[in-house]
Amino acid sequence: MTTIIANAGCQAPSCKVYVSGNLKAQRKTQAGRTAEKRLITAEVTSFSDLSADVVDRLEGSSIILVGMMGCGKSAVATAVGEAMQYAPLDSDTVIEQATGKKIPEIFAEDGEDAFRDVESQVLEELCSYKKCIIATGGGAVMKKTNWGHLRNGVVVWLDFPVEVLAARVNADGTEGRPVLEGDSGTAQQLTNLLEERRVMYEQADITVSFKDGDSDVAEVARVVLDALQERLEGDEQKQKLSTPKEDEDDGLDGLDLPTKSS
Ligand SMILES: Nc1ncnc2c1ncn2[C@@H]1O[C@H](COP(=O)(O)OP(=O)(O)OP(=O)(O)O)[C@@H](O)[C@H]1O
Ligand SMILES: O=C(O)C1=C[C@@H](O)[C@@H](O)[C@H](O)C1
Repeated sequence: MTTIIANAGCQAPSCKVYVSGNLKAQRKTQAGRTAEKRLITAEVTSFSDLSADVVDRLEGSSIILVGMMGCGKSAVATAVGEAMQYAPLDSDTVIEQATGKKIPEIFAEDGEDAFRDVESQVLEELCSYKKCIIATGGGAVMKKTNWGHLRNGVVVWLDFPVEVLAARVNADGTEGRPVLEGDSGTAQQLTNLLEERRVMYEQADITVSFKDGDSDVAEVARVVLDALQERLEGDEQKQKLSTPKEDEDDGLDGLDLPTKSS
């Protein structure tokens, strides 16, 4: 499993360093401005090259984003979808459209099991499409049957620290999040949920882990594309190594070898 630790601007070798992070530190001298322009151009070019490369390697397969609420699945699906010309889809939104109810209403009126059933039906449908990037609900990984659908695409886990998730969820408001209940506070509830779910998120094909919330959506999108490229390239190399070439000379022709017994 590929784990990419992303931390924009971090100089440690285990961290990916992004041009945007370095730019902030540049002095605004004339030379600095010229360098900044060049770097920005290079970033734009390489980002579109990166997206095009990932599109080629995926050969139409969809990307499925999994992770806790607030990790940015919907936002990142939109950003990566735009870069790759893949259709961004959000299973929570489709559930609301299909049922004509908001998620908290479904939980309150029909119960969580009913919500999970509809979620499975929606995932089955969405994951059957090609060239999509699908933001799944935070709990979608918990049903084994859902994995049969998720595995139609490349599954990417957006892994953020609980403090970052809690800050985002609290900023958006917790009213629309029926799985967060009780008085223990958002961070504690998310910690408990993540403890139950981690083992399932770890089933993803690719994990991108962030140490903090400093990376904006564009940076996260870039890390996702980087991770996809690395993984797909690695898989292609493995495939090449394990596939014997037809008519390959094994160097044994002409040798007087004993015949194999059957
Ligand atoms: N990298 C980021 N930096 C700052 N804010 C972000 C980032 N990613 C997402 N957000 C914000 O965090 C909130 C949650 O994001 P989003 O809805 O994309 O998450 P999600 O994983 O789809 O959540 P859910 O599963 O609950 O739908 C939104 O307000 C979004 O704008
Ligand atoms: O983490 C969860 O279980 C949920 C997350 C949301 O995306 C919604 O799917 C719903 O609120 C449940």
